[in-house]
Amino acid sequence: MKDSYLKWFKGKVKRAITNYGMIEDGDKIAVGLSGGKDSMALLHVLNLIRREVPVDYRLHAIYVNPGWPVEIDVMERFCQERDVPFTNKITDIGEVVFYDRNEKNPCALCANLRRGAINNTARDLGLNKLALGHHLDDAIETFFMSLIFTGQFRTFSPVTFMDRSGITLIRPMIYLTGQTVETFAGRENLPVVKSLCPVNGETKREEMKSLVSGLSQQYPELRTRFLTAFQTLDSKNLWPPMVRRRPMPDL
Ligand SMILES: Nc1ncnc2c1ncn2[C@@H]1O[C@H](COP(=O)(O)OP(=O)(O)OP(=O)(O)O)[C@@H](O)[C@H]1O
Repeated sequence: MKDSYLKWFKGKVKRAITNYGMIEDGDKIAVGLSGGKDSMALLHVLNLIRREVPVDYRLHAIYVNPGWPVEIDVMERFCQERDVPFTNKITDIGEVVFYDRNEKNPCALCANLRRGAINNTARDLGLNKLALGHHLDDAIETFFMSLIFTGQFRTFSPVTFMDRSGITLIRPMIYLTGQTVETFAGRENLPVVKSLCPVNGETKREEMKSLVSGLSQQYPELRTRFLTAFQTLDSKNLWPPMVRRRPMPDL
């Protein structure tokens, strides 16, 4: 029973990797490890798959340490047990976000600084790809955030090449829901490190999480429908660009 879930889960990750050409022979992949269930599950599954596919790739876990206390030893041991090198990148992001700038909306700045730090660290380590633990729920929540707060139809892509760092960002768990990742982490007994972020659980993203979970109680196929929509989006089904921005003088 355990094995069939594991096989199913690995199958979804392999399919996303194949469908979007995420991993190639010789890739050196940084895995963004936050200590949370999603990134722990990601590192675990990428390590298991590594032994089963004819593609030769290496993994290197990176934790961007915002400067607050965290159970580093748990993450370190987790990587050691899998023979995956681990880098604890200590930064002053926490101080910059919460004290220097005293941001009202600290999450966006924190995410930006973290992104920069992880990219630079990966590049300095000679790695060419960066895997993040985003899943389907994250993509749907991002879609709603963009729609509700900025009036755009957009979400992140399974694969993105970043010009500045020359690193390709990949999201191998994109076909899986948050619930299935959580179940996987539980079944595989993966340790989880508590986040000590001061705004944990009080963000706009949390609002979007409740929105998606409320909607999917009413419409149980919502997440699958979103996945289909992301994969088959046709701009012809939306409004065409305006022919003229200003009315003609006689209109
Ligand atoms: N401090 C960090 N250091 C390295 N990678 C990180 C860090 N924070 C987040 N990430 C990466 O970015 C992904 C998305 O980050 P987010 O903050 O949305 O976390 P999350 O969805 O709660 O995931 P997790 O359960 O892994 O914490 C994570 O899955 C992880 O791969």
